[in-house]
Amino acid sequence: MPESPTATPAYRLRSVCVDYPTPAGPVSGARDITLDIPSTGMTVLAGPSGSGKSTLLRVLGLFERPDRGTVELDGTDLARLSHRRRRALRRGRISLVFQNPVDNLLPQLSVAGNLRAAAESAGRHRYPDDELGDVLEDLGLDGTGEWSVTALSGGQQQRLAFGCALARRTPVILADEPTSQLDDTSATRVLDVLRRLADRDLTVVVTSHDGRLIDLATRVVRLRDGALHAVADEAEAEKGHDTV
Ligand SMILES: Nc1ncnc2c1ncn2[C@@H]1O[C@H](COP(=O)(O)OP(=O)(O)OP(=O)(O)O)[C@@H](O)[C@H]1O
Repeated sequence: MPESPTATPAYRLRSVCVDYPTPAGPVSGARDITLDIPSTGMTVLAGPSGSGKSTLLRVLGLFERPDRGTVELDGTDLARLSHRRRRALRRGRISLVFQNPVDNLLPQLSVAGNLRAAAESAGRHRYPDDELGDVLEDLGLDGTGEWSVTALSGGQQQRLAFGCALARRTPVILADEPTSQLDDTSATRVLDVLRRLADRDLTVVVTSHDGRLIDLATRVVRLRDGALHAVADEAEAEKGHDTV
């Protein structure tokens, strides 16, 4: 369910700028971004190549510190945190799914082993078998628990990557172009998983060019040249209105 505009956002970004040093001078990855990300539903960061989607996702994932501006996660100003506190916050609150399915998994472990390792990586030392079974069933991967992840198709691996995010039980799931390396059928099944995630009490933020994924969004954030171009919530998007 999309939340009311008055609900507390998960992320609050104010005048965020990221500059990349290059031999030819600084290149702007994010220009003066002021944006709230709702605590539930799915926010899609959309825009052409080089518009700053990955930069913004890295800021949200605490992998990139803005050069200027502030970012709050659940009311905590991230600039005030020590390196250790940032790492602990990332570990306990954020799961990240990369574009390339194999980058999300440990190839030496089985499907179940990957889910258990993911749970452990977020500090969950007990991951009950029935929960593991439920996650596999939810992902359409039941019966594959003992398989090597290398025996899964790219689409199955990507669904498992979202399963690992669920096993970590973090309130925030970030995904970078999760369907871009998949064929149509596999992408459709990943979209089904994302649709169900977006209905849970989770903050889901995804970068994508995929129109089908953008159609699932409760908030679409459009970027151009590192700057915010438009923000549309589900209700406005259906009416064709954009609001910044
Ligand atoms: N490490 C870096 N060093 C220098 N410039 C960078 C670096 N990372 C990104 N940029 C520049 O920052 C801008 C935004 O890049 P970013 O990767 O965030 O865009 P994007 O929308 O995710 O692109 P794509 O869809 O191609 O992945 C671009 O001009 C890019 O060239």
